[in-house]
Amino acid sequence: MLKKVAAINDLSGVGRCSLTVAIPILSALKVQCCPFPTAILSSQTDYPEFTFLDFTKEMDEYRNVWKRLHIDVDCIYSGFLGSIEQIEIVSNFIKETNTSLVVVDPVMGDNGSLYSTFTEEMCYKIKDLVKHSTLITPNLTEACILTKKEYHHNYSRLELINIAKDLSNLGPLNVVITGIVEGDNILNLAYNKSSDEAYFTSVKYNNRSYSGTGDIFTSIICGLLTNNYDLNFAVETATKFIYKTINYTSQFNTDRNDGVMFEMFLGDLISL
Ligand SMILES: Nc1ncnc2c1ncn2[C@@H]1O[C@H](COP(=O)(O)OP(=O)(O)O)[C@@H](O)[C@H]1O
Ligand SMILES: Cc1ncc(COP(=O)(O)O)c(C=O)c1O
Repeated sequence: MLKKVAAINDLSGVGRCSLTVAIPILSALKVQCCPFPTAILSSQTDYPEFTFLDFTKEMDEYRNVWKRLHIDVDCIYSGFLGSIEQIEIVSNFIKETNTSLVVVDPVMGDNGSLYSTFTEEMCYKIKDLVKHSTLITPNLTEACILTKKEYHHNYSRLELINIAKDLSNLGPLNVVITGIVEGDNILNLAYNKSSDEAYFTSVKYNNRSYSGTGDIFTSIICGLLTNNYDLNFAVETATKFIYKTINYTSQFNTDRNDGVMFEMFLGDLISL
């Protein structure tokens, strides 16, 4: 039997992010992705134009039907959440589900600031989700917001490990901080609270940012952990996969909003 992941995120028609990447990546990693949409968009929100259908009103009933159908999931994976109400629905889903893996990508901001849709109250509520998770994957901005640290890229590796420890003290057993720039490289830091082990991955950084790389990253980690792979292997695999897709995509003159051509490399994940 394949394991099931409830993937709570928006569905954007174009932009290769959120559910549009989570579904194929989890499938390639041989877990069943059960999408739990939060909103439906024509195009992700960085495009000059997009439609936005908020799914909040449907979410409680969607969950109730799963309960009546006795759908048991092996992992809950949540990404971008657009309102206090959505955060509360996801918190309740986590609290009433008996699953050993809860992956929360605390999507709140980037490049040192909160996204414009994000309020202080939402940050506070996100902490409740983090508290009940087993793994979080904040970028450095989100890691600093959650630990009330100043955002900059001059933290030493030891200081970064201490930030990861502070995050694990908020609740999760595993913390992965993404998008840390160190000289010409981009790092990810994986920290496991029970072993007190920290692990860095590092690849060359070409200074380019594409839509959805954080979603691809967390989807790979989520799929691998659901199938009982080790955290460090999962972070290494996700780092190398994105590096490869970015190098491939950068050869073409594409819009960053279109995301990366991960479809070309899904075979790497299928063969794991
Ligand atoms: N230009 C790049 N070169 C290599 N890896 C990258 C690049 N951009 C992103 N990544 C990889 O994708 C991961 C997630 O990207 P990041 O921008 O931190 O996500 P988010 O969208 O959550 O802010 C990074 O930690 C890194 O491993
Ligand atoms: C609705 C929406 N817009 C935009 C994005 C792209 O965000 P970024 O460019 O920071 O990856 C995402 C990513 O999940 C999204 O869900």
